[in-house]
Amino acid sequence: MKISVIGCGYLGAVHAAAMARLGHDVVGIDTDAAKVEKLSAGVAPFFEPGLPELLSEGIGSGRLRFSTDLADAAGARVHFLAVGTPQLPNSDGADLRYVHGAVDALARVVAPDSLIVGKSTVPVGTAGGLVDRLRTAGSRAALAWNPEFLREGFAVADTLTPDRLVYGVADADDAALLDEVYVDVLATGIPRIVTDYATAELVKTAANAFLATKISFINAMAEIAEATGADVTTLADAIGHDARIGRRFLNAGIGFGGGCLPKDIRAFTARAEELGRAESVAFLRQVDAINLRRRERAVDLAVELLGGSVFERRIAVLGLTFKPDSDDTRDSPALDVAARLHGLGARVRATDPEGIGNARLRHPQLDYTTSAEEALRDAELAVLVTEWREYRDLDPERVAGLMATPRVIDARNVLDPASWRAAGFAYRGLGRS
Ligand SMILES: NC(=O)c1ccc[n+]([C@@H]2O[C@H](COP(=O)([O-])OP(=O)(O)OC[C@H]3O[C@@H](n4cnc5c(N)ncnc54)[C@H](O)[C@@H]3O)[C@@H](O)[C@H]2O)c1
Ligand SMILES: O=c1ccn([C@@H]2O[C@H](COP(=O)(O)OP(=O)(O)O[C@H]3O[C@H](CO)[C@@H](O)[C@H](O)[C@H]3O)[C@@H](O)[C@H]2O)c(=O)[nH]1
Repeated sequence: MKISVIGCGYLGAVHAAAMARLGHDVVGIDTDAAKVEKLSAGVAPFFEPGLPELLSEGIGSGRLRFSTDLADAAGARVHFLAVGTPQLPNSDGADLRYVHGAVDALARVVAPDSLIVGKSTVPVGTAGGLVDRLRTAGSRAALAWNPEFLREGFAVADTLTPDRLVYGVADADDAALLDEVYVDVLATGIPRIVTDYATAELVKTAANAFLATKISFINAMAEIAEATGADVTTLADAIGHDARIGRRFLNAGIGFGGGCLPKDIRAFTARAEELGRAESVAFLRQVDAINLRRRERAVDLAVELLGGSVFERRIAVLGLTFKPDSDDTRDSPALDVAARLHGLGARVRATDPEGIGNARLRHPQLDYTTSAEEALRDAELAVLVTEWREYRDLDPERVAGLMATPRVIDARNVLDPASWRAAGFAYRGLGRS
């Protein structure tokens, strides 16, 4: 089937390449010419394991191409909408300007019997408004909402073998067309939920709100653990054995960041306010506040470990991205901690396997090095803020040999406190004694 994907960022580029793997004839459209140039050459514009191979395969087979010209999407039967929905600059709400811009432009080029399929994360009620927008612009194209649940770092596998597919449709024929698009994905036996627009939009918002709440719940327990000498990782293991709770997403640390969870819970709060239901999701304000407090806690621990001030002290920051296996530094707790320490006058040297380029764009004032060894050399404190495999696997004896003073803050609770202490370290985790 001929498919277009409008917006080739983290979501759209993977989706386009995955659609080509599924045998479709795909054109990816993005307004960013530099991104399109890279994608056309089979080069991933961001770090995502497995994406370069999928791009090369699609381009090599002739089933995948990219363009800046929306007219190239005109012949497609299905148009996936994957543009960004960032937080508005001065409020919690979602900025829908890219969605509106793309839909207005699509209305001018798409065939009347085509289907526009929203994948972007939008406030509940958006899809209904977009249908009105299409009709006002004179387009008879149909609209469906098919939210995306992929995780960065696992985006390729999550797209090709998702946990479930959700279709928000106004007509059963549109669900049937989506079944054709996803025929090989559905063949694996995954659940498919067909519903209305509002439910489909809300499924996505609710899923991210739940995940964020789970993380902030365990981080709230970390705060109580810190006040009592309890250990939050043992607590998470113990409650996680209850299958009704589950151990996943109970890792306490400096909390969640990235281009999704933080802005999505804020947009949900803003939308609930518009709907006169602010109280229903008032807890999400607490979820956000707990999350942001954990970054402060990491900075406070640094001050404490360095005897009352970080001013002019040499600190190695290990990690800059919001999570491992991604180069994404959008709302990254790791980068935020590095910038706060720098702001307090510390001599921060920060490192990350993939995130330095993006971090430098956001915080050019920091001192970056590509080598963990360089970051650690002569440091008086190491702060592990993103749990990349190479930092989890660091040998404490060796690190002690590099540093001026062996002190470590394990802000993701991934190191073994006993072995680091045995190597002479003053070790502090978050919510861990
Ligand atoms: N990143 C993820 O892991 C993920 C997962 C699930 C859902 N989402 C949602 O998907 C959406 C996209 O997220 P992202 O992280 O890929 O964002 P992104 O900012 O990386 O990508 C958006 C892309 O859209 C392009 N764009 C904007 N307007 C355009 C237009 N009119 N025509 C063509 N291209 C246009 C931009 O140039 C950019 O490349 C968001 O709503 C996000 O919440 C993201
Ligand atoms: O126990 C945990 C798990 C995660 N995190 C942090 O939470 C953030 C988000 O992690 P994750 O959800 O794995 O990353 P994303 O790629 O942002 O994916 C989320 O956001 C996407 C965009 O909406 C959704 O599609 C995914 O389903 C949803 O998991 C990261 O900063 C993690 O470090 C924790 O602090 N503790």
